[in-house]
Formats: sequence, structure tokens, C-alpha cells
Amino acid sequence: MTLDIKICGLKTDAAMAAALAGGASHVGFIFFPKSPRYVEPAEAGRLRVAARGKALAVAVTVDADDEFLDNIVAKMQPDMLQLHGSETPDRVAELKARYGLPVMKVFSVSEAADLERIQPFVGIADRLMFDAKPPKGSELPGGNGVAFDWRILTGLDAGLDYMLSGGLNAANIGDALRLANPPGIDVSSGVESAPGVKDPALIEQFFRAVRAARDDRAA
Ligand SMILES: O=C(O)c1ccccc1N[C@@H]1O[C@H](COP(=O)(O)O)[C@@H](O)[C@H]1O
Repeated sequence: MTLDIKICGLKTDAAMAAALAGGASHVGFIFFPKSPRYVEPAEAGRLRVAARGKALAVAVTVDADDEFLDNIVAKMQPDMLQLHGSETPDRVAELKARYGLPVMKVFSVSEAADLERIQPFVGIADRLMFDAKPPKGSELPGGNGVAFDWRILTGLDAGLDYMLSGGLNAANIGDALRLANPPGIDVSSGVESAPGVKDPALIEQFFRAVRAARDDRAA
């Protein structure tokens, strides 16, 4: 089975180069102004050029309005939108039609009952993502470096296309893959040396850990 790997919150050429060298299938840019990973749409547009033909460039937004999204889509030219807020199924459908782009809808989860919220989005969102709930007091809906109990994902329908996110890093990715067997994974703060500062060495280490875990499973 192939495994999609998204490195999110890119802000520098060096981080982009490390993500592509490792074999990322997706690279993400954060358009949430309060985030330490926020990047201006034009700068994301410059950075994403290196990914053309190699990885899908994902614009991550949180309950963004049309004006902000128009600007992001025009300047960055993403391949995909990631909706990390409380967007409804109607809003997902509206944005897919408006931009002609696939949409990945994010759900924050902590227990199996949280998975019931995905039903109205199945068949509308192109892909789902499961992230941990933000810790109390956090201003960020994602990018908190917090993991959830991956075993709850074993209750999902086989064949559901999703990415596992939240608190992943080189030390725990083996367990995450073994327990949840997701079709895709997404990492941000687990490959940073400080909030918003991607570390190419940690990115490389993450890919190495993924490869080692997959080799172990294949053996
Ligand atoms: O990373 C952020 O700052 C962010 C801000 C607003 C919405 C989403 C954000 N990040 C997303 O959350 C996942 C998980 O992050 P982490 O690995 O736990 O740090 C990240 O990959 C982004 O998709």
C-alpha cells in the first residue's frame, strides 16, 4: 500500500528541499494569521514552484472567507485546499465548485464518537484528515504537536481516504503506522526545532523513521 506523506507549515526553501528530497507527496502552507507557520500567499506561491510535478501543494485555511481564499488561490495556485475549521458540508461543496480544487476536511478527534461527525462529508470532501483536539487555551486549531489515541481510527470503513495528523514525529510514527495503518500522514511541529522553525535534519529523520517502520512491517 502506498503511504502519502505531507510535510506541513513550510516557510523556507531549505525546508521545502528537505521535504521533497525525503519524498513528500504533499507540502502544506498555513494561512492562519495567528500561527507561527503563517506565510503570505505570494511567498507560498514562490515556494510551491519547487514542488511542481513532485508533490501536491496544499493551502491550509481555517473558516476562511471567499476574499481571503480568492487571494490564496490566485497567488499560491494550490493543488488542494485543507479546511481546518468548522466548515460545513455545504461550504466544502461550495469551495470545490468555486475553485475546482480537491478539498481535504479536517476533524479533531479524541474518542470514537467523534468519528460520527464525518458522515455528512463522505462523498463531498475528497479526503479527510484526523487531528487531535487542541489543548485548552491554544489559539491554534492545529499544529499543536498533540497526538490522540490512534487506535480509534481502526473503527473506520476500510477504503476511507484520510490522513492521520497530530503530534507525529520520528519517535512515534512507527507506532502510529502500526496501530492505525493510515493511507496518509501529516506532520508539522514534530519536524521543527522551535515553533514555526522547520529543521531539515528532523524532516530527514522523520522520513527515515517512516521507511524503517514500513520495512519492518514488510519483513
Ligand atoms: O500548523 C499550524 O500552525 C496550523 C494552524 C492552523 C490550522 C492548522 C495548522 N496545522 C495543521 O495541523 C497539523 C498537525 O500539526 P502537528 O504535527 O501536531 O504540529 C499540521 O500538519 C497542519 O496540517
